[in-house]
Amino acid sequence: MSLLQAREVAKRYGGLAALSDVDLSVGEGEFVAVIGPNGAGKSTLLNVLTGLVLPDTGRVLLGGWDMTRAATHKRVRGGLGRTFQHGRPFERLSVLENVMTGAAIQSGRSELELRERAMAVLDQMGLAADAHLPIGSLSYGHRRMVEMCRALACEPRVLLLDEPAAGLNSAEVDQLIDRLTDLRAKHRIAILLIEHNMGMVMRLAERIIVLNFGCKIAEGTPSEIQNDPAVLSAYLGEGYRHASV
Ligand SMILES: Nc1ncnc2c1ncn2[C@@H]1O[C@H](COP(=O)(O)OP(=O)(O)OP(=O)(O)O)[C@@H](O)[C@H]1O
Repeated sequence: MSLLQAREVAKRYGGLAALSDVDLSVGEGEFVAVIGPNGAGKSTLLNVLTGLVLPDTGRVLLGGWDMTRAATHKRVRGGLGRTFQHGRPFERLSVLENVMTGAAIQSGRSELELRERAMAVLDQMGLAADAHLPIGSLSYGHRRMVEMCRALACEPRVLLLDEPAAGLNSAEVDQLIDRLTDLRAKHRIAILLIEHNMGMVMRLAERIIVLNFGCKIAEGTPSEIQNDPAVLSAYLGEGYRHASV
């Protein structure tokens, strides 16, 4: 059954169709990636799902709840977590305090409970040793992992990741892949990933949706996508098929 759904979502900016009747579905525990060239509409789709952008037409649903016009914080409380391409942590707070702000979105918790929840997430993501460091002292790659912890502390049913590998070196990307693999093995959390790092997408995604000029041009398993002529021509390039076999 579908947990997160977009149905015929369309969004225009003046004469530009950023999204044209796009359908998307993420099942319980499923790992889905959205790929496509710059300007294809990936971030717009994510913003429609999280409520930062309202669609002109179409609907978005979470577990059957029509949240198309719902405020972002209600979606988060309903189980939608996200990270941002350019996340902005609270610079004056420690790593732990930053993650606690995520846990605080679910109301009615004491400070002790927030702290315990945040520590559990940091531990799970291998960052417990950094808990009391000021966030400003961390490397860029570490900061991005903390942002993911903050999203996880909201206890999402679906986690939306906006280009989590951008700016990471290859060792950090490998570490990120390991952490996400581990996270799913232990918690079966559903993940929707937007990413340009094709190595990461092909290793993690069970299903891939390809956007181009706001339209869905393909959907399938990683091997189907890597051999789809429309995807090779619009995004991956003919060389990709040969490089990846
Ligand atoms: N607020 C806005 N006002 C006007 N045009 C916008 C706005 N937001 C996005 N667009 C346009 O909509 C189209 C889709 O943009 P979007 O950011 O969703 O693409 P993307 O696939 O996420 O690209 P990238 O991979 O570069 O992040 C682009 O042509 C973009 O310039």
